[in-house]
Amino acid sequence: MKSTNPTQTKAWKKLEDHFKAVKDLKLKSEFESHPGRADEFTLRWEDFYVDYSKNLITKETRDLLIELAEEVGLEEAIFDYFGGGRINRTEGRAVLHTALREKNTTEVEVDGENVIPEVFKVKEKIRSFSNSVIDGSRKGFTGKPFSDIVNIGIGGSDLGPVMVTEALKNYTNHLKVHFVSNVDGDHVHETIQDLDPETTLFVIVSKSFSTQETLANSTTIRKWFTKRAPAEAVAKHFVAVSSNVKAVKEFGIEAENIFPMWDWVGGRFSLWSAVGLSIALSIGPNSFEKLLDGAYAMDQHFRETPFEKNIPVQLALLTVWYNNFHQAETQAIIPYTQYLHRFSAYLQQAIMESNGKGVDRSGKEVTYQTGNIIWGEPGTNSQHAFFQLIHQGTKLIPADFIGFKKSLFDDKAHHNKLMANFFAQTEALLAGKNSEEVRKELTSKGLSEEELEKLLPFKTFPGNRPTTTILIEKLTPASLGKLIALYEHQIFVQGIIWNVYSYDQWGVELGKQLADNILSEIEENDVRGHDSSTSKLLKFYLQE
Ligand SMILES: O=P(O)(O)OC[C@H]1O[C@](O)(CO)[C@@H](O)[C@@H]1O
Repeated sequence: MKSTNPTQTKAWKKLEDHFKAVKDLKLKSEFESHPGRADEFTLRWEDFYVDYSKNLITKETRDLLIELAEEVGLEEAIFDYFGGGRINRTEGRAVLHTALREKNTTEVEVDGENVIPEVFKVKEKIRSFSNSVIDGSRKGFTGKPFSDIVNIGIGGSDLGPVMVTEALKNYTNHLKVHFVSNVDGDHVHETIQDLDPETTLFVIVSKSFSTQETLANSTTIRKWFTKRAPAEAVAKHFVAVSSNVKAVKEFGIEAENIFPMWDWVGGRFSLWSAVGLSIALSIGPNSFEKLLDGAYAMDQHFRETPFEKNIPVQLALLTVWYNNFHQAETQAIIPYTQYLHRFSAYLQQAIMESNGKGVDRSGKEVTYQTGNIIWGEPGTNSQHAFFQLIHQGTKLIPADFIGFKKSLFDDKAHHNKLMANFFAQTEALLAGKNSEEVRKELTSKGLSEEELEKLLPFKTFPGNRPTTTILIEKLTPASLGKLIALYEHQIFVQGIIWNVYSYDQWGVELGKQLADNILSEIEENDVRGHDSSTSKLLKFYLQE
């Protein structure tokens, strides 16, 4: 994969000039003067309706952004990505979460070996294992079927499974799935205190099997379990998902209870692998497969669709436009369904751990902004929390609004209210409310001229705030798979344009190392060699 400083491309220079010309673009007048604007900037694909017309762009912006994508070699990069090229150069690995949702007739090679048969072998293991837990034929040490599952993992070994099991709660069976991630002992003790060891299955998920949090929580849980069950019962109640088979065996888990994963699947992109075991347990293997099929469909769309009609490409280009030309720092993700309440937390890891990089692919410090800050909460709750700032604050916050035509409980009255808010918010952010409109409104309420003038500046809305609407037919395993894959590919495109390695995460290492050192100092009550702030804080913590 070549290293191209995006700011040195011809397209970037053109975009800079273009930005000067359109930076004061007024969306409202663009809509008035171009009646076809909504059609021009809407993409229809399967059950997705993606309207990006409420963004601060013109056709020329789109053309130039596509030119940029072409100039940095996006097409060739996509080919490498799906083809198993070692695009994660700093770790010498391929990036093939897409192979996890491929059909078994395909061949995807890593080091000359087709990985698809192995992927399908593990899929079969996931299927038979989850079926046996769900139908009760697999039993705990006293012969009772399982009722509870505890997923022990952190980061990509937690966020994807939690987000999906929450999102697909309506598709779940009788098994109750719990998640323990934080090394905070209160998290693990709170979770296990009411569980019945006879009917609880523990799924330890750690690609490396060396993560402090996961090992500490697993050890605590195993201790809790063996106090209540004979040691040999561990084999029936603990399974692990990892690429470090040796460490898993040393922990005491039987070989047949280990679900492998591979170094070509990054943690934050791993929910499609056996890391998604708790998803398969919770919604059943058929629905898990549908999730993967949805992602597969999005993969094909991304690979085969010209950039102009390509949803992940277009949405990624918009983020570049805001991040690098409008200098927006953040992007809000607002799903209008409570089921997706962990979606932005999940995307925070996926996006920020991938593209929060300050060094380009040639090892040089970048001279432009890279990874944007992701945040958000479901609507309508967020409307009553932080929307004030999006509407009237001083910051430019491009926002993705994700909604569904149908609700799952089919309560039309509620859904209409929810969706009325969904549409109203993007309209309000676009149109704002000018002083004339406010004046009219206040006059009709009978306010005096003096009261009116005082209130006027506070009640006006500047509008012109960009949003993208992703309207999907219904929240199903398949549509969720498509949605997640959409953002995965958006991350990829951003990384190619920003010229960073999106698939490593060295930035998380330093804190881990220092925590290890500090832990020994705490345990030995011997604080040494820190800056004075850290020393004092540690001493204060250690004081009885
Ligand atoms: O699955 P593991 O190896 O325990 O890692 C958990 C998480 O830790 C990280 O390496 C970051 O600390 C993530 O990228 C990863 O998802």
